[in-house]
Amino acid sequence: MAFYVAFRQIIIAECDLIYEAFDKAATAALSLPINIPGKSYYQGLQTRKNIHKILRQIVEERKASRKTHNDMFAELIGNEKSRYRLTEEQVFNQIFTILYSGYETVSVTTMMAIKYLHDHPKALQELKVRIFLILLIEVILETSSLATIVNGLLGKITQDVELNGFLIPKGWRIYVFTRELNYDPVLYPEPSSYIQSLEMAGQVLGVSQLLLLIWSWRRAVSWKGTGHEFFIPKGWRIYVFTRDINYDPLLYPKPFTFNPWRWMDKSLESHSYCFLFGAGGRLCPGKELGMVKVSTFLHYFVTKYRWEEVGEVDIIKFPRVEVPSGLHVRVSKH
Ligand code: HEM
Repeated sequence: MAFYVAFRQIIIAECDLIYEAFDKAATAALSLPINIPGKSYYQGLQTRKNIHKILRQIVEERKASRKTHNDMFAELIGNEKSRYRLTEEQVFNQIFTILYSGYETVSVTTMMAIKYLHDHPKALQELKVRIFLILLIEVILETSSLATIVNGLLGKITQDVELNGFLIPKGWRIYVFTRELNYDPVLYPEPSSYIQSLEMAGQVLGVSQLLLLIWSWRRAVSWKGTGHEFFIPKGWRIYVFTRDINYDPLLYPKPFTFNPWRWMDKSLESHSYCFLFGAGGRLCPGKELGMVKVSTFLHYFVTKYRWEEVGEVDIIKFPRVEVPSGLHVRVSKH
């Protein structure tokens, strides 16, 4: 459903052509970049090529038919006079980005909200009786935080940054991991410490040193930290694990308890540590649209139906939130 809603804003007529191909690419997006046949990353790149092929075919068919299309794709492809004209490759990449960003975030948030509301009848009851839109937004924010729908943010270091004794060199691409690595109390006895998280990164980077042997023709840079020195090859993309932002009990008391009421404190959403929709210049441009989509579905679903879960629900949260065998619910009308 989320895919069709997202897709119809972009390419109205040819929705079905692309759906199946796209789903495979979304799965590959968070895989290890091992580009050999059989691996998810490889399959993802192949799928991307296929999608580009389909988009090219759509362009040809549209040109041949001379029919006007009132959608984003037509706007991007057809705007020949604009000085911001993009190449075909850039247009396809834009389409892919918007679809990818706006599809899984919305569908997984919706699914997890249904799950949490099912497990917390008090919140569900209040959602039905209270001024609807207000608690809905809070349910969505709490769901995004508790399930950590987007678990980190990509960035590029524009100047050398020193963080608690660690130097992150200019030019590095980093992934700021905004959720917990896992719940292991041995790794994270005091979850709100930056230093522990960075030392954790040090352990991961230690493993990278071994891999460095394979990649050693590239120039290495040095990672200096308190008591650590690691060599990282130029051009590597790395994860920097910062602290467990969403699950830090100092920032969000009882972080593992579904508590949409905490978001009634409106200042929480604008705190510098709230990364649910990213931050700064790269803040999610689809935030409001995403909220509207999830709220519209939840509004109708909660007011018109009741539901109960069927069977076991096995939720995986790393590297992405998913329920491999599906969240099965039996739905009946109120
Ligand atoms: C509940 C729904 C959503 C959530 C939780 C969400 C979350 C996020 C987050 C955390 C980022 C920042 C990623 C980073 O910095 O690496 C982001 C970026 C982005 N989002 Fe969303 N998003 C949602 C819905 C949408 C929708 C509906 C669209 C578009 C139709 C969208 C389009 C984008 C785009 C294009 C970016 C990249 C912005 C940039 O890098 O400049 N998102 N989103």
